[in-house]
Amino acid sequence: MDGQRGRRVLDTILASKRAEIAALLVAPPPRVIRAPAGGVFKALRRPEGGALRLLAEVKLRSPSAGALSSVLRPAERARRYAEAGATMISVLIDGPFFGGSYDDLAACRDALDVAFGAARPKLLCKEFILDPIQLAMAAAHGADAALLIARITSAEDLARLADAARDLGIEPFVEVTTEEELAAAEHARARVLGVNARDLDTLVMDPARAERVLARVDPTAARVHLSGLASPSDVARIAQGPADAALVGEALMRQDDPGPLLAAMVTRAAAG
Ligand SMILES: O=P(O)(O)OC[C@@H](O)[C@@H](O)c1c[nH]c2ccccc12
Repeated sequence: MDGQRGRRVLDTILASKRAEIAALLVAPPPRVIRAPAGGVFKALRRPEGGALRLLAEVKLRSPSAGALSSVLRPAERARRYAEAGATMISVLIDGPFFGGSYDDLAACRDALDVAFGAARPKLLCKEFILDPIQLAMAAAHGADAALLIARITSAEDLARLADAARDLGIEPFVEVTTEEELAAAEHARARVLGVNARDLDTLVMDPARAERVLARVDPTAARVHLSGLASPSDVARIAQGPADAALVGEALMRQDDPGPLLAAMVTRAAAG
């Protein structure tokens, strides 16, 4: 995918997000509140000598992949991810570009509460967050953590949004691609850090850059590899490095039943 197109996609997403935020700010607040669970950092930390943790993503489509499987409703897919051993489930919220919604997040949370109770995987709200109102929406709809993308905010706004998340009991999960963004994440006192192997501006995959940046993350943080993992052997390769966890989206979303592929990935995450 060429860089020009990626830049246009990100700019278009952010413009649509600003319009959504304006609407959220004047809409009545959500009536049901689902309390966050806490324990996100611990769920993502890899035990000494133990298995890489796996995060599985609910994403109906993406600008880079196009349409993905919609055979399973998000809540049923989240249940299968949990059964196959995901320690966290990421739910895309953005509608126009990724086919998601806050209602999808709430449906996943309610289904996981019923099926697994306190042993349920944690939930990550995956959205392009620019304003605290989106964090309030994430909390109301059942998120335990919220993605904060360093690329799309100033370092000061990132720190403010991270504080706002913590005030709501939500763990800020800060996504970076470069050393500069890593410095901003550190300034925001993030202890859960995702390094995206796909550059959001260019949509180009750069696993070598991701490996380099991940190696520079404070080893006492929860270090998460994001994007581009297609097979159990890709997971085994990440498990050999310093990452605590890895997130898999598209590969699972290409499966009408993601259970067998995720289970195979979980097996290789342990073997390293
Ligand atoms: O589908 P992949 O290549 O497995 O990647 C998942 C995830 O990392 C990706 O969906 C993602 C990472 N950061 C984001 C920010 C917004 C939307 C999506 C993303």
